[in-house]
Amino acid sequence: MTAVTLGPEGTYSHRATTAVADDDAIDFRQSVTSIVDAVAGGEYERGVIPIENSIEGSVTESLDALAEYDVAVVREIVTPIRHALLAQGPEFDTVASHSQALAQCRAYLEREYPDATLEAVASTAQGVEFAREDPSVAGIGHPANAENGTNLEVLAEDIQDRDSNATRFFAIAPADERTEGGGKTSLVVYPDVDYPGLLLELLEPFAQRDINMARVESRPSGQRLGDYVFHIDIEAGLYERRTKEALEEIEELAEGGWVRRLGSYDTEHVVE
Ligand SMILES: O=C(O)C(=O)C[C@]1(C(=O)O)C=C[C@@H](O)C=C1
Repeated sequence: MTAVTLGPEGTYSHRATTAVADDDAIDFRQSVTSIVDAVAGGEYERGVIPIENSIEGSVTESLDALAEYDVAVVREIVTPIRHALLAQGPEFDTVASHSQALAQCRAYLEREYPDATLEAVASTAQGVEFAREDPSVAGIGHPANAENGTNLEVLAEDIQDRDSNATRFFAIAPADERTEGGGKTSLVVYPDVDYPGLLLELLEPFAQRDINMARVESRPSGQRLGDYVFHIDIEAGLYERRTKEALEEIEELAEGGWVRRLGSYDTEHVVE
């Protein structure tokens, strides 16, 4: 199984990807959109992208790519995120990391390094690479990035603002691998209409069938201001009759727009 994820080597996405592919079959890209594009085009059998963090919320680039490209979600991987501060020594003036990681450590950075310049880069491991090249830069990432003979010190561990920091990733596959089996389902709904009570009507078909919703998130459609695409996760499989019936109703409500079934899948919790 060949897989592609956010690089370089050592990102949290890389760690999550080892749940679906062997380490020597994992390639790296610099952005979530290019990963989804590569999987949609059939270049890889799997891609792994971050979706949501327990402190910072949605990874909006991932949601937008799932609305734009036709891919299947085949697994959800949840992993704890424990950040370390890595640098060549304590004398640095810039902290470089993924914007999500900088945000997850906001209180720590304000308290310990109020004068440091914060630089958002493509991934945590990219920030760590900059720290490896430049003594004036510290990176925030997984502490294992300082192992194996690198010139980096772990200056502090567990610097995220909450102990329970965790990120959900989706394993995606080309659209023809979409399945109806699994305990959860992800949908993207674009109703292309706007009237009082629309969102309530879109959610009622689930409530009426006792289907628990795990998440609902709106993203701008990009068509006009105030026009939204809804990302909905439910705790039921597409194979279930109640899900099929609920989706028939939702499709009627969204007949001027579209409803995309990203697929049904199970969740895996990866420790570390
Ligand atoms: O930069 C990384 O290491 C990533 O894998 C990306 C990412 C994210 O986008 O949320 C993944 C997990 C952490 O929440 C921080 C960053």
